[in-house]
Amino acid sequence: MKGRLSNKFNLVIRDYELTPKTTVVVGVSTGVDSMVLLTLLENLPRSKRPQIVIAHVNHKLRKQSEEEQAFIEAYAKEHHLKLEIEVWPVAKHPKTGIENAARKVRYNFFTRIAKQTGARFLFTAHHADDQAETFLLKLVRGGSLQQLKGIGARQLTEQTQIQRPLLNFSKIQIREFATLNHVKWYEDQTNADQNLARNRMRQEIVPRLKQENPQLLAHIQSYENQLQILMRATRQHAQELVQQLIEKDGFKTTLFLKFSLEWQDLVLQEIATKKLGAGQLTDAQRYEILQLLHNKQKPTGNIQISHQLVFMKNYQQFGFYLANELQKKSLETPDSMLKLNQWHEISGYGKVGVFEADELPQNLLDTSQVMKLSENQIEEPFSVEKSSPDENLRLKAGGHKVVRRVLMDAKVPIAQRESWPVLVDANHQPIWLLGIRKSWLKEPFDDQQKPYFIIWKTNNLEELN
Ligand SMILES: Nc1ncnc2c1ncn2[C@@H]1O[C@H](COP(=O)(O)OP(=O)(O)OP(=O)(O)O)[C@@H](O)[C@H]1O
Repeated sequence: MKGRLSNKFNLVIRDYELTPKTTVVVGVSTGVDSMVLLTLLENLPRSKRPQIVIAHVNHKLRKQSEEEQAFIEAYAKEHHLKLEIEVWPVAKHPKTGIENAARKVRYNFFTRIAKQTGARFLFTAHHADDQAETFLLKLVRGGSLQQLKGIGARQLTEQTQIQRPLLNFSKIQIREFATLNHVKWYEDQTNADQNLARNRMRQEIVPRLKQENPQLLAHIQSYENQLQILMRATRQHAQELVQQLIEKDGFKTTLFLKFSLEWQDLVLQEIATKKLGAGQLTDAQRYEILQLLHNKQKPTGNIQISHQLVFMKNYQQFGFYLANELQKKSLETPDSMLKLNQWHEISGYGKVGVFEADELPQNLLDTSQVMKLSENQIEEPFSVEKSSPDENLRLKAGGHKVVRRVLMDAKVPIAQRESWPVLVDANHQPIWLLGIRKSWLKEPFDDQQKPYFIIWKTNNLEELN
């Protein structure tokens, strides 16, 4: 093979560790790019030359389609290569969005053939100019950074591994190689007919930018690579954080709120993408959801995402739910969860309430005991749990005392020691072994912050001292 492209290609392809036993599917449109890719693969040194399966789609989009099909049939025969053809009948063409539909047909077909033939790779002939056009088109169109990502040199799907070994070569290099080596091809007119914006980018804008800096393609490719790495790393970390949040069929609110605002945003996007598919959550919806999650005054709330999907915050959990899942969930509010400014009965023991300063109940009898806290010390919502006798209660100056001991010292009858109620906050931080012993909290009381009053009224005061 003449020209430098061949040597460089052999270097690129080295990483794939091809052997005569490897099967690869090559998407061949009969345009210059894919014919050059095919020629390069056919001319690899014998020990590295794979079994090639040509996959061609006759899109039936123009008259030339039939000629192209006939051309590739003749080529495959002459070169003793396996060929698979998919015809996309005109009757199945949609009225709009034909380009996207054609792409779907192509990749479904490629994937099917790769599976059927046991191929390790699927090769397409995207090149550096394709990359630059795609990147610039997306940049101009606007959208998320995720979408700005251009064409990956390597793309793993569930079924196959797509490789684009020409991505670092320019159209000029590819054409030069084709001319030098007498490669035959059909001029692709699809883009000229179908995609005006891409065409303008190809014929007017990219050439102008290349005049500004001849290194344009290399620079865009470099941005693209850097972006891909960054996005992959960010996504990996966001997925790890999501794993930490999973709890039954929802996600832990309190832990989520401990992440930095930036990670909260990315984690929310990750959760939404899993449930809804990429790009389904608008910026406004994301903002609204984050506000609800941050709003301590609203321990529960719903946000309609689409007509069948709802975002729900339910005390310590949140998630995206379908209407039928939601009905079930709304019945699940734990009994032990306290509603602010309301009494909560603990049968056989007494009642407890967490009150804000201007909601304090009138006529508090002498039997009530009060613990005053500031907002920085605790995290809503509060619940009442059964204490475990072996649990430690934090005391002043870093000390601890086991609950059993605290209850014994307070002369709590043995029958009640197994499950004396303890008030905990959203982080399961024990706050008060109710009426018996207050826990020493990590944060000091701060009178600049909003105060909370926990009021406990016992049923059996005489028995406790
Ligand atoms: N009709 C076809 N049959 C087989 N392979 C094709 C066909 N059209 C395109 N391909 C493959 O896809 C590559 C990219 O083609 P093209 O640039 O026309 O598509 P695109 O729409 O810009 O890209 P993509 O389909 O990846 O979004 C080609 O180099 C070729 O490998």
